Amino acid sequence: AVPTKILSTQSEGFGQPAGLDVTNWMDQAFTHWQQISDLNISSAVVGYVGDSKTCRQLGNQLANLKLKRVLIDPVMGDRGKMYAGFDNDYLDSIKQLVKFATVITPNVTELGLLSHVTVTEHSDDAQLIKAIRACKLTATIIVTGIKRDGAIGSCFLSDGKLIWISSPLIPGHFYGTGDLFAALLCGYLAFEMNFEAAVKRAVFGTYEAVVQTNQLPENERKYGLDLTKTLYNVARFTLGQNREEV
Ligand SMILES: Nc1ncnc2c1ncn2[C@@H]1O[C@H](COP(=O)(O)OP(=O)(O)O)[C@@H](O)[C@H]1O
Ligand SMILES: Cc1ncc(COP(=O)(O)O)c(C=O)c1O
Repeated sequence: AVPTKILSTQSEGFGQPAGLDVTNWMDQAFTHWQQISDLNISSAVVGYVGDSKTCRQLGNQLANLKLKRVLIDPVMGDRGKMYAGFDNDYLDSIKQLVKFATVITPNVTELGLLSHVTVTEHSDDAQLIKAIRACKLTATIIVTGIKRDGAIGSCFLSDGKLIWISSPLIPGHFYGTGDLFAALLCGYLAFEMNFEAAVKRAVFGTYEAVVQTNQLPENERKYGLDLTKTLYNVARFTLGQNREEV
């Protein structure tokens, strides 16, 4: 795990978090790992980065590592707005960073920022395809939080068609769903599963966490998702894949 910044809380719902810069430590950690001859890293998941300098630093390190899979969640905003503290300079840095990705997982707000095409969670296929293409990226783009017919899900382009994988929509806003979805997707892809199957599992695992979290009082949601059931099912899947070791 590479913390890119230590924050006292997440950035929504608690005012301004206290932050600790760890950029010096980051370079030292990457250098150390490269000295360990039997440490072979094949995948990376990048989430909230926080500032432009760290984006550039991560980009340089990802270029050095030459990984098989780099999933970047271009965390910049939600519900039509950039998160507090981010600006156009940060958007430019994220645009540079996502060039190192093999997969990116923007929500619709982030897809709009990356593509300069206006999209909403209710956009139709044609509009989403236009925005995905306008990003001009080699990475597979999977757009999260697309709502249709009482369901919510993620979509991606396959052979020129938009595939949408969904679950029931639980009313209300839940924090950390994008992070969980990205982590699950990268984990399942690391099992060499085909993309659509990995997305299905990631959508379902996120849904399970939202269902669990929805049982808590609403003012506790900002503390994050209840991952208990999702992690239980991830562990069962992993044990099943390594049957001889059970
Ligand atoms: N209210 C919800 N009910 C069910 N699933 C949800 C809900 N909110 C998010 N999800 C799932 O989590 C995924 C990522 O959520 P999203 O809100 O788009 O991410 P972000 O947190 O990055 O904005 C969605 O594509 C969906 O599968
Ligand atoms: C520190 C941090 N990480 C990640 C996120 C992204 O969260 P989500 O998974 O809801 O997109 C946020 C958003 O507020 C955040 O503050």
